[in-house]
Amino acid sequence: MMLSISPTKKEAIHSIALHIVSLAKKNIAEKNAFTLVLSGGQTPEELYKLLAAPPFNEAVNWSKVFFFFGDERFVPPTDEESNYRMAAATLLTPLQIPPEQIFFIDTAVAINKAAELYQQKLKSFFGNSEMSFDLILLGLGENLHVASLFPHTAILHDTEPAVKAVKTDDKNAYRITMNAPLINKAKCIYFLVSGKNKASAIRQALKGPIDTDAFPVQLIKTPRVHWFIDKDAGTGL
Ligand SMILES: O=C1O[C@H](COP(=O)(O)O)[C@@H](O)[C@H](O)[C@H]1O
Repeated sequence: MMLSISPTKKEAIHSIALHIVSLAKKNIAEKNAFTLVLSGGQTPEELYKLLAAPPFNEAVNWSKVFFFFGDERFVPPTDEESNYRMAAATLLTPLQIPPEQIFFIDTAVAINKAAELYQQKLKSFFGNSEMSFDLILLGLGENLHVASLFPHTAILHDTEPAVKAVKTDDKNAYRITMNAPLINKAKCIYFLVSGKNKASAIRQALKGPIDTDAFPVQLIKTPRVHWFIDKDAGTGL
C-alpha cells in the first residue's frame, strides 16, 4: 500500500492525475489499450475536469482508453445523482470519447437485470482474458463505504468476482456495484479522498481494527493500492 498526503485537495488531484497519465501511457505503450474504472460521487469531479483540460487532455492517447464504472446509483443517466452523468459532463464529453469506449451501467432495465447485463458486458469485453482492470479509481464515504459496498450488506461476504444490485440505507438506496473480489483483481487501485469530514474514515480504514462488515473499505486489500489524500483527510493519521 502506498500513501501520498498532499497539502491541499488541488495538489492531491494534481498528483493523482500525473499518476493516471503515466499509467495510461505505460499500458498503451505495452498493450495498446488502457482500461480505467471511474469512481462516482463528488470528490473526483475536479480530477476529471483536470484530465479533460490542457495539458492532460493532450498527454494521453484517449482513443486507446476504455472507460468503466465501479458503481452506479439506480437513477436515469440524466439524474443529478447519476455517476455516469457526472463523468460524462466533466470528462467523457469534453474529451469527445466515442460511445464504443464507454461501458456505462444501463439503469433503464430492472435493477437485477442491470447488474447482470453489466457483468456480461465486462465478461465479453475481456473475452478469454482475466477480468482485471488496469486501474480502478475509488472514493471513500464517511461511513467507510467504497464503490457501493456499504456497511453490513450481504455483498460484503462475496467470494467470487461479480457485479451486483444492492439496497442500502443511503439516500440513493438502490445501486449497482462491482464487488470486492472483482475490485481486488485490478492491476492498480487509486483512492482519492479529501476533506476533514473524511479524516475519521481514513483513520479507521488504515489504522482501525479490522472489521470489514462495519468498514467495507478494508476489503480492498491488495498491495497495489495507492491512496491520494489531502492534509485535512489525513488529520487523524
Ligand atoms: O456514493 C458514492 O460515494 C463514494 C464517495 O463519494 P464522495 O462524493 O464522498 O467522494 C463514491 O466513491 C462512489 O462512487 C459513489 O457512488
